[in-house]
Amino acid sequence: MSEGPIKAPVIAVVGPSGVGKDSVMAALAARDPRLRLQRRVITRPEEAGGEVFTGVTPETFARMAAAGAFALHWQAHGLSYGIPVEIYDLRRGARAVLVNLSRAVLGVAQGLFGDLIVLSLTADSDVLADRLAGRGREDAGDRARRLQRASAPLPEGLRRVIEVDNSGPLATTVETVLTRLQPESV
Ligand SMILES: Nc1ncnc2c1ncn2[C@@H]1O[C@H](COP(=O)(O)OP(=O)(O)O)[C@@H](O)[C@H]1O
Ligand SMILES: O=P(O)(O)OC[C@H]1O[C@H](OP(=O)(O)OP(=O)(O)O)[C@H](O)[C@@H]1O
Repeated sequence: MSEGPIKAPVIAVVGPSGVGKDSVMAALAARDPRLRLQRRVITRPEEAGGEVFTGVTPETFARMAAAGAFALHWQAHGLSYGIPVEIYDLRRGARAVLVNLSRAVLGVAQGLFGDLIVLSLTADSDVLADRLAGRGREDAGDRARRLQRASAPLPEGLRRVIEVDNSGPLATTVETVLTRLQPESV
């Protein structure tokens, strides 16, 4: 079997709050271990649950950013999010590296990573509201603010975008994504 490419593509998983980004990423990695997950650093308590992430204080986050610990970082929902520079190591030998990004940083990410595939997940608006409530991580006010961002557009100029509806079962989404990645040679 051949070794993976030196720099596997980065798959940026994006979409509105509650659409299923973290669930789809975890299910894809479980289907194919060469689809690696990049853990994020977030100024959120780790007890909040959901995705596996590194929770830090705003002070620690600022120190890490100043020390060059992040390939990319941004703010949203009153939180700071960072993608550790370890993502460059993870790309070696992987089939692809999956990472949950803000739609707002995709242009920067494409410039930074070069080989970027955007996996844009969608779901019907009533499904989004139900899933956010079901996840139970945010209070009602925070959920309403997240739903207001649901229709944020993707930036112009993205070279490779795969849009997949995750309104149905997770297993269906995973199969669709894997099929759609094949013509992309991933
Ligand atoms: N295809 C799906 N079918 C049913 N429930 C789902 C599906 N995808 C995600 N969920 C559930 O919806 C909620 C939000 O999913 P999550 O992965 O946290 O979304 P996001 O990371 O996009 O905010 C979670 O409770 C998750 O278990
Ligand atoms: O600019 P947007 O595309 O709207 O994205 C804003 C933020 O929302 C998501 O965060 P997070 O995973 O913490 O929230 P979510 O699980 O509710 O989507 C995403 O990873 C971004 O950090």
